[in-house]
Amino acid sequence: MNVKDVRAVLFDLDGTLIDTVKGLTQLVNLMRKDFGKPPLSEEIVGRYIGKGMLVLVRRAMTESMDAPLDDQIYQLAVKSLFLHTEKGEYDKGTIYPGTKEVIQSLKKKGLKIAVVTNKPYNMMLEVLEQAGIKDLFDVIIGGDSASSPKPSGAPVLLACEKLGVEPGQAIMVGDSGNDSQSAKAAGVACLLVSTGWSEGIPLSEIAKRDGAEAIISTLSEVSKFIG
Ligand SMILES: O=C(O)COP(=O)(O)O
Repeated sequence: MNVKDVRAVLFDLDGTLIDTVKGLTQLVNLMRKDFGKPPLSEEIVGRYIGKGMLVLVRRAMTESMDAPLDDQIYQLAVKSLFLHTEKGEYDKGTIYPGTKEVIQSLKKKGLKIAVVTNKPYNMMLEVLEQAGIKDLFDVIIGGDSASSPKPSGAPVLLACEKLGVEPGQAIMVGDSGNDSQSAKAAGVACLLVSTGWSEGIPLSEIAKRDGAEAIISTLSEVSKFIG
């Protein structure tokens, strides 16, 4: 990749900009309580994060990555999770150290900045606002903003279109295979950061599979890859 040509950086949210596992675990456990189920640990819920809230509901109810769930129970569980979310009964997350500074320094270099998350749009706004970074982004794409969420290429392509850059001029930064697969499908380069969760799959495996540029341990390293 010719990093000198990068004009936009697209960031994933959960596990990349903000540590949100505490709040998501709280919501999952409030939902499970409504069904008389015992709480799950943050470690378990962390593995279930990545494909958006609807998949999180199914995984948390079945305690499995891909087991099916009876449709009637699924509908009730979705209702329960969204009710607790609307009531704001969750911790809004902790911004990773250096996140704001990295974004500000990229902006100073003239780069456009976007969030491309699988979190529902409204929930994402609350989380970004609480972290004090909402106004730093030129474009904000939620899990319900494009025709389909990550790992489809649609949200990454939509971000590029809204930013007015070609996919070859953008780089995605994320913590899971959903980010790298979405970037790859859209023709966008990708960096993987190891602060988050990757559905229990080692990042090295994901990076190899999707041809990611590199695995970085903190967001501060992003600048090294931009000319
Ligand atoms: O809500 C999720 O499951 C993941 O959200 P993310 O795309 O910001 O990682």
